[in-house]
Amino acid sequence: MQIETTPLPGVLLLTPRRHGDARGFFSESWNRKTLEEAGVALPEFVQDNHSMSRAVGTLRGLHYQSPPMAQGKLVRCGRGALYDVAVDGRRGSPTYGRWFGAELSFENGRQLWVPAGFLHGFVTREPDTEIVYKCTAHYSQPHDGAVRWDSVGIDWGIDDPILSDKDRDATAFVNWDSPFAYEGDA
Ligand SMILES: Cc1cn([C@H]2C[C@H](O)[C@@H](COP(=O)(O)OP(=O)(O)O[C@H]3O[C@@H](C)C(=O)[C@@H](O)[C@H]3O)O2)c(=O)[nH]c1=O
Repeated sequence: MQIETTPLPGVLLLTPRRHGDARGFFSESWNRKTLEEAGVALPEFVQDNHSMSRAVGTLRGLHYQSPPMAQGKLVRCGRGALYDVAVDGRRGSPTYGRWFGAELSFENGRQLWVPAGFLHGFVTREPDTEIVYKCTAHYSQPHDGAVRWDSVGIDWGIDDPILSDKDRDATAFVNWDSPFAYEGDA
């Protein structure tokens, strides 16, 4: 397992080892013990999510759930390729409003750890792209929120993405009343 820090303290890039052979590969996509031995203690996961987006340029985000249902997410790409983004949404954080993005693909097997208090979104780079992610809190529709994808200055590499109605109508970051307070980095 390769573990890389990012310019946003708390956000991590993880690359599990792949054991290749004539059949293909085998990989432990999540192993609590391996991570703990490497000094990374993530919260407990209670829900796994899986979505597929047909068209290249489909953008989902920027999403969050408010406390007490805030979610940390461990994100990977099951098929295809996507650009995954975390935005620090914690009021008072030294990196409030800053974002970090990484290309996650089936090919590179990389994972992004997006802690609670960060907005999350992604855009697909290939058709029929699948995203798979583990969450630290259950889905709660009343706590679900969205911030406009184009209001944070993220370089998505695309100008006219395919959006849900909810994401098209989302609040701009500058008008967003963040429910998250900075309590130090994880
Ligand atoms: C997120 C979620 C949605 N749903 C339902 C609600 C709705 O009917 C349908 C589609 O929901 P959405 O449009 O919110 O799906 P989507 O736009 O894919 O939302 C996801 O986007 C990424 C970026 C995230 O970070 C996730 O946490 C989540 O917010 O699925 C669940 O039943 N459970 C869930 O955990």
